[in-house]
Amino acid sequence: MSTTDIVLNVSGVSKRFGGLQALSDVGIQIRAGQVYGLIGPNGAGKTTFFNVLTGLYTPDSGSFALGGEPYTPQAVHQVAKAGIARTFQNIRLFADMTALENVMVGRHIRTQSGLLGAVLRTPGFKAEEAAIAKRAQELLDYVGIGRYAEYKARTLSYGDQRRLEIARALATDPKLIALDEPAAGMNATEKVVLRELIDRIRNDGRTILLIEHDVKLVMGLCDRVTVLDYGKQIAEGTPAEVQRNEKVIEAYLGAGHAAH
Ligand SMILES: Nc1ncnc2c1ncn2[C@@H]1O[C@H](COP(=O)(O)OP(=O)(O)OP(=O)(O)O)[C@@H](O)[C@H]1O
Repeated sequence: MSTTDIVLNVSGVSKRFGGLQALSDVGIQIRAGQVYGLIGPNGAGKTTFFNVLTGLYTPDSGSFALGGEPYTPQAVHQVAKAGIARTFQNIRLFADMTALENVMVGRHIRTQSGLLGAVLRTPGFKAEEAAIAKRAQELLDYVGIGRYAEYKARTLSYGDQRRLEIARALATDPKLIALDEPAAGMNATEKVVLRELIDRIRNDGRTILLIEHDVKLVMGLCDRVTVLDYGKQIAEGTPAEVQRNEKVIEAYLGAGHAAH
């Protein structure tokens, strides 16, 4: 594989909060079409890494390239424009908008007419809106909640809200989709469906970064995994490699977790 296959290249990321070194010199490379997992015990720095990558925190050091171009994580909508779409650990939907409208919002960052077209309701704007609605419906169908298009987001089940977040992320046509604990709060059946969905998204050529507490899900799904512990990268490799890494076993057992 050549370097052009690398969708995300991050190196030397450090972030300190007061006296706490939340990230120390962390680097990852994600290749096109991979599901890349970021795991580690509570407080390991996973969310901080995500927040740095998506512009919510400014790193103390670090360099980033997205699709071979230098990338500086800044304001959230600029991050989306640059090509990273993320979901949140605590679901962030527009609760009183319909499922369809939520996905349409995601799509709007890729459209031309802009605010003035929307206010004037120009013919170009109307045609574009119809195209966006059609694409949004396709994405709802794709994640398996097409029948709820007209339901308000807050009326959907927890698992369906997570799928709606993924549809909204896909709507931006991202180079990289970053999923922040997508299985959190899901029951076993919902997790199976989620796993199938992430698999399908990868098979359709997308590239995914996944933070997840459910080690079984990560190990079953990811092509490569980085393990963080106290802000340090203690292992990187295939699931099979990291699973038998002594430092990883120690970090999980030491923190009272079972790496099952
Ligand atoms: N905004 C902040 N201010 C101060 N400390 C923070 C801040 N955000 C995170 N931290 C600290 O940085 C460390 C790493 O936290 P982080 O949330 O990144 O870990 P995590 O691996 O995502 O944990 P979890 O699995 O519990 O979500 C923790 O000790 C946390 O308390």
